[in-house]
Amino acid sequence: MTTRTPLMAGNWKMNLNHLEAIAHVQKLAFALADKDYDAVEVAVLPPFTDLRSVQTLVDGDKLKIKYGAQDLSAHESGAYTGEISGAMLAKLKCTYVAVGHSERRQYHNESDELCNAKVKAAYQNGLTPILCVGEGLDVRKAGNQVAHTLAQLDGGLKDVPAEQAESVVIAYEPVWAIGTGEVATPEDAQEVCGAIRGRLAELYSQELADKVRIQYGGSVKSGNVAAIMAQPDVDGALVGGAALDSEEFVKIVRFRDQ
Ligand SMILES: O=C[C@H](O)COP(=O)(O)O
Repeated sequence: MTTRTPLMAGNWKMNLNHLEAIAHVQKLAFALADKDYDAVEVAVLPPFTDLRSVQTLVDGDKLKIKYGAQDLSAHESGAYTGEISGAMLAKLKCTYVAVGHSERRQYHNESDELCNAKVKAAYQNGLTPILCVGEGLDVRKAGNQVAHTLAQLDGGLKDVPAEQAESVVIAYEPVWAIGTGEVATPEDAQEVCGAIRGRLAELYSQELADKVRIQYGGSVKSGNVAAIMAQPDVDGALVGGAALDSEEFVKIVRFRDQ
């Protein structure tokens, strides 16, 4: 039987400047103990401008918190004003990078093709992509959440070889549950996360599918995390709003105590 270490990742979105980031990570580091890191992998995804400060703190204090970025360019370098390359993130020793978050898809028109190029750019630079997928309310109301989400998965992983895909993290985030207080039921989360694992088995192998961590995201809080994590195909959470409160995020990391 495969045991997957849960991954609790805080996506700060466009919140916390670099000074606030240092204070926030220090609070997390102070609260979290070795037993927490033994049970759960903990990561933060700050804004780009915070990453150097977070790196300095994590390196200097030898913290076990992992960190990464919220996006990367599909390009390696060049005349792409405003973009940040995977190589730049790797130089900052990022572990993770989110790809295709619904806010990127919605506000920046990111397509599955672009997400696919970004997944490849992440691997090209030794970063682990957290590929975000999930349906909007209209799709959910029509009952097409599984087909919609699996199409995003297929698109994001197109031509990604198994040696790379075995380390990918998939974040299932129903768009209607993001920042709305509307959390999907644990059964809703399991339905789609289970289908994602099934598709990974079809695309690659059951062995690979059993290794991949699938997170749920969308209004996760300390009060609902335990029930979601009890689902067999949910291996962590991508946490937005609740990750900005260090005490709340620590409670989410300690979901087994809730
Ligand atoms: O990346 C995180 C998700 O968008 C969830 O955000 P939320 O926890 O504020 O609903």
